[in-house]
Formats: sequence, structure tokens, C-alpha cells
Amino acid sequence: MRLNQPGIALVFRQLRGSPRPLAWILLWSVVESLPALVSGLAVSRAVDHFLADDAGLGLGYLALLLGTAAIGAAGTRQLFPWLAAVIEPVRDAFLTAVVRGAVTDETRTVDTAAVARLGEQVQAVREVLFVTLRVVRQIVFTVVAALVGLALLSPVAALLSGACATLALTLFALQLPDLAERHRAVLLAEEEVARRASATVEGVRDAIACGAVDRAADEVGSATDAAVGNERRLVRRTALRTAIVFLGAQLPLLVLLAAAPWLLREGQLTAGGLVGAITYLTVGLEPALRRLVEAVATWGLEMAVTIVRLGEGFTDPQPERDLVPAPARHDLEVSGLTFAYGAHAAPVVRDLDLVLPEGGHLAVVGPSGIGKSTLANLIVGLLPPQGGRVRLGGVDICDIRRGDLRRQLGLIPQEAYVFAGTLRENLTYLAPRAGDRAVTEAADEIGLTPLLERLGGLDARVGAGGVELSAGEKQLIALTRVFLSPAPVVILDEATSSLDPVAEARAEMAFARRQGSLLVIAHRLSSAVRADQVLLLDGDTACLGSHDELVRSSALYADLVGHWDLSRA
Ligand SMILES: Nc1ncnc2c1ncn2[C@@H]1O[C@H](COP(=O)(O)OP(=O)(O)OP(=O)(O)O)[C@@H](O)[C@H]1O
Repeated sequence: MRLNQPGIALVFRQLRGSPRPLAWILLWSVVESLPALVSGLAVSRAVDHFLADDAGLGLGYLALLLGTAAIGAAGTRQLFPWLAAVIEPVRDAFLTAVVRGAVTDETRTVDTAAVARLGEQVQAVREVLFVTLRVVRQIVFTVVAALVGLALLSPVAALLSGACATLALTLFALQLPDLAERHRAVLLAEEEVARRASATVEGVRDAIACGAVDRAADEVGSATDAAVGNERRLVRRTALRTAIVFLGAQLPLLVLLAAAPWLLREGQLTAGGLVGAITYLTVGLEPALRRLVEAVATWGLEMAVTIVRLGEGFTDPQPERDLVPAPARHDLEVSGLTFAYGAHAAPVVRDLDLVLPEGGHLAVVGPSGIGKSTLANLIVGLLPPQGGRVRLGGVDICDIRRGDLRRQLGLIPQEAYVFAGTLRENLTYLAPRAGDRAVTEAADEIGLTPLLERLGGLDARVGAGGVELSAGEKQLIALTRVFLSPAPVVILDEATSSLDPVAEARAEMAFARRQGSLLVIAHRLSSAVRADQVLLLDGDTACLGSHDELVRSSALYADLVGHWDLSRA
């Protein structure tokens, strides 16, 4: 488990960003551990005074113990708001990062179930982080307070206990990597069970139809057996914790009891001092050490493993404060752009150079699967390039604040998204201040007006996902939404694929007239004919030119045009 892993790094960065709450936690922790510090000393003095027939002072020391217990409880109460002030930002940062990771990773089909699962895991991280900060912190302070109190009472006993506790905790720390591996194996096995079970449920109709029910059940069964085996192996390690607690806390107690006659005889300890030392060991050190070992071995490791696992699902985002606002210019420049899906896969985009001047109109064409949508996702920053840069107005898009970048680059994907609400809400989502007149004008430009009238105007409601609408109608809504937005660069990724050629031409021409730049991932070659420049992607090569130039210079392009002409004939 590496500490520079994105998930762990995110936690540490968030913690570093909360110095004030951490300082208050430290202060109130000291107050909270006062009873642990005072307990043995007060008991010791009380017993000695009782034995000396001074019941008044004895009772006074017991009252002091009660008083510090009340102060400790007040300290505990003060701690909670500060714990929340540290933990909630960590949870928010995690949730943002994992959801962004899931959405960015799956730019085409966002797996909402996976996002929900990640949300649950983030919630688990929050709870475990809370318990760890609440319990582990308290235990550590209790152990230290008990050892300090013991040292004030009997330096010899404190030395012995400190040495035993240190030895026990060192042995425990050496076991942690192995325990972490076992926790990780349990987590991965659980994920595998969930993955296989959901795949089986999704494909249950096909499994029944093909008579493959037994095989599907076997697959889920074997994953479950593996998960159970991992859990068993983890549980077996609990025996180790008992040994650690014995060595760290019970052994010093046994030694103290065995040496008690000598300590009393030699005047190293009074009778009250002996009772006080036993108090520190039995009421302070032993339960604290037991809880510490249990908390770290279960919650602590579980948290670390879950954080690391979640971190694998996101790249730690650059802090917003290091990013710059959107530039004033909007020319797009792509240089040496290279991207592959996976470390060993062949690049889909290789060493690509491209310039889209401000106000330009570029069409990207090429055979199916050549990498056109991948290029669109790289240009808007949804995929991180492995090589090269995308610059907007001369600034690397990785350095531009995320919100600003989204407002500059309007991407319309093939699958248009319509959410539950009125048509007005859907259309003004990216331009909340747009008035009805601007909305109806935009609808007119794009060719949405007939649908608007049919549905009953801007106040008409549509259901989630636009279930009552055709794919083309949803595309018209998405197109109008981005048309209304202030985005100076618009990218249509086959965003008109469900429109008929006439409707497609109308929408595309509207975007070409709109102020700003337009990049069209072409579904039909007619889009290329309308553009100023055409980028032809062809595996290893990419050709840039006007439609007429490419017809003359590229055999592939001439071929595509030939097929297109034939299909129109
Ligand atoms: N998330 C992904 N993981 C792995 N490979 C992917 C992923 N998305 C796309 N690919 C692969 O990358 C290649 C380029 O895909 P891309 O969608 O960019 O092509 P395209 O030119 O837009 O295709 P089309 O015209 O059919 O939409 C394809 O071989 C595709 O299978």
C-alpha cells in the first residue's frame, strides 16, 4: 500500500488544509485525557490518606477524580464539531473525485449504478474516518496520559510498561502490511461477488433461454466461496491481537504484582502508589491498548484499504487554486496529441496536430471506430492525453479551472440527455438567464419549434430521460440547449445522427452562423461539405484540408465521398 496513492494523498492534502480544526482537536484531546492522567495519582493519594486515617483528604482526592472526569466529558463534547470540520471536507473531496472519475472514465455510458456504489463506499470512508479519529485518537491520548501518570507515580513501573507497550506496538506495526493485504483481498473478493451477481441478474433471461442457469450459479458460487475463504483467513489473524495486548499491558501488570513485595519493602512504592499503578495499568493502559489494536486492525485498515481502492478509480485532481481562469481568446490548438485506452493498447490518437481558429468551422471524418469521439473527449478534457497538449487561447486546458473550461467548450454527444422538468428548464439549463424570447428564437434557428408547439410550449413537461420523445427530438432539445449557452466553442459529436438530412443541415447551419467556433464529428459527409476545413482520420495518418482539397489529395476521402454520392443517388 503506497502512501503517495491518489486516495491517501487526497486525505493528507485535505487534512493539511484544516490546521485550525486540527489544533482545536489537539487541545480538546488533552482536556479529554485529563481523567486518564489524574486517575492513578488521585487513587494513590486517596488510599495513602485513608490508610493514614485522614479520610477527609482521601475523599478530597476522590472528589478531584470526579471533577477531572467532568472536565474530560466537557472536552469530549467540544471535540465533535471540530471532528466534523475535518471529516466532512474529506468526504466531499472524495465524493467529487470518485464521481468525476467514474463519469470521465465512461464518457459514453455513465454507469449510474457504479456511481451510486462509489457513493456508498465514500460514505463508508467517512464513517470509518470519523470512528478512527474519534476512537484511535482518544486511545492514543489515553495511553500517553496513563504512561505519564505512571511515570509520576513510579518511574520504574512506567519504564517497564513503556518498554512492553513499545515492543508490542512495534510487533503489531510489522504485521500491518500483511493484514492490509488480507483486508484488500476481502474487499476485492466482495467486489467480484457483486460484479458476478449483477451480471448474472442482468443476463438471467438469456441464461434461462440458453439453459446456462447452473453455470451462472456456479460462477457466482465460486466467487462467494473465495470471498468466504478470505474472510476466514482474516479472522484467524485476530489471535495475534490477543498476544499483542498480553505483551503490551497484561505482562507489565503481572511483573508489577510479582515485584510488589520488593517495591513496598524497598520503599519504591507506597501501598496507595501500588493501587494507583494498578489503576493506570488496568483502567487506563490495558483497555486502551486492546481498543487501539482492534481499531487499527479493523476500522483503520479497512479505511486505508477502501481509500486506496477508491483512489484507483480517480486521478487526484489538481487543486483548483493552482488553476487559471478561462483565457479571453478561444482558438483551439492541438499539438502532438496521443491517447490509448490502457497501458498496452495501441494509440487511438497518435501525435495529432490541429488548429481550430476562433470562429472556424471544422468537420472531423473517418471510418467507424477510428477515434473521432475519442478526439472530441480529449479536446474538452474528459480524457487525459498520454502525450501532447490541447490549448485554448494559448493555455493548456489542464491548467484551466474545471468550471470555466466547461463553460468554454460545449460538447453535445450522440446520446442527447433530457431530464425530468419543463422544456424551459431543459433548454435554459446552460443559460439560466435566457428569456423566453431568446429561447424561442434559438428553437426556431435549430428547428425545434414544431416540437415545442406540439408539446404545448415552454411550460410543457417531459419525463426523466425524455421517455416520450424520439431520439431525434431529444437531439433537437440538446442542440438548442447548447445553442443558447454562452460556450464560444461548440463540439457536435454525431449530435445530429438521429435527424433527417434536412433537419441536420438546418441545425448545423444554425451553429455555423452562431458566434464562436464549431467542430463537427461528422455523421454524414454533408457535414464536411459545409465546413471550412475537414480533418480526415485514417489510423496512423490524419489529413487536413478543405473538402475540395481532400477529394483531390486523399484516396480514402474520395472513396468516402463516392459512397456518399451513391447513397444519395
Ligand atoms: N472506453 C473505451 N475503452 C476502450 N476502448 C475504447 C473505449 N472507447 C472507445 N474505444 C475504442 O477506441 C476506438 C475509437 O473509438 P471512437 O469511439 O473514438 O471511434 P469513432 O471514430 O468515434 O467511432 P464511431 O464513428 O463508430 O462513433 C475504437 O476501436 C473503440 O473500440
